[in-house]
Amino acid sequence: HQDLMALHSYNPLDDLYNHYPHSLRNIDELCASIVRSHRETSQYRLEELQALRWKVFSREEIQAYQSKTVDEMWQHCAVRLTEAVQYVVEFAKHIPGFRMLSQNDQIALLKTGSMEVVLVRMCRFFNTENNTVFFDGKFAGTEVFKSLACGDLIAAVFDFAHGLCALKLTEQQLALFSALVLINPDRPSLEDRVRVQRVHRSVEVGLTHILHRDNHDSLLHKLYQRMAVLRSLCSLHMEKLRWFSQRYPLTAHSLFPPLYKELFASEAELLPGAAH
Ligand SMILES: CNS(=O)(=O)c1ccc(CNC(=O)c2cnc(OC)c3c2cnn3-c2ccc(F)cc2)cc1
Repeated sequence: HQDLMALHSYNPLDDLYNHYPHSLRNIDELCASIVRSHRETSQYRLEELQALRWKVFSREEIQAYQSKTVDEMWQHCAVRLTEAVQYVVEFAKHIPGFRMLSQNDQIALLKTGSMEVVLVRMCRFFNTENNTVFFDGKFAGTEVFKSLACGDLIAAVFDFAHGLCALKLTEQQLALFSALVLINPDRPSLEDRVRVQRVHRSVEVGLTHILHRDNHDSLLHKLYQRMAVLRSLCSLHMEKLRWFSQRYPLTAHSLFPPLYKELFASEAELLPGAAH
């Protein structure tokens, strides 16, 4: 009974106050810095994406995408994905506590988490009314990605974006959820798991605080369920990348952006001299 009481009396805010006595005296400051960083590292404002919502590709433009070869389309998407990941790396750097982690732990979190945050952010630029996603300046349906020969991955990506859109997250909720997804203490090969746990918990307190303030406590549980789907999506992406690199080794090894290889190619495939 004593232990239960201890558990009940545990207030994650204590943890936050104990470990960040000076810089983050209140949770609002933590939330504000994460939301600011999210805004500053999104290439488009919500209003801009809303205004472009009905700008879809013409039949000719769709034809042009579909007549690209598999490796041309993969290369094109790898560039887009790497661009999106670079903004996520910037986002991570401004999460209080992330920079305090060791270089290796920062890279370990980004290696597995950056793709997940790209997918989470997709709900900002997904139109659930016509199942299109903002890509290359217009809104594209799954048929635009046909020449990737990854129909199941793209369908799963669209399904995930659709499902997350349905939760109607605010920018603030999306910012905190993105930080929570990134700062995951269960990632493999972390040196200082306890420290990652501490930062994770402070972000969790922030998200809980925001959801409580928005009178939307039930959302936290749903968001945790979504995180499980994210992991399967990322392993599907890795599986497709392995298939692609075997079939088009030259493209994968010499034409993909270095950051893409750094983050997504498994150690084995990384060229010996790959920049670290
Ligand atoms: C997030 N910031 S933002 O301002 O809202 C913003 C919004 C949109 C865009 C431009 N669209 C994209 O970058 C984009 C669109 N659709 C994709 O997939 C359907 C993308 C994109 C980037 N990677 N992937 C991708 C993800 C997973 C995967 F397995 C394969 C590709 C840029 C920036």
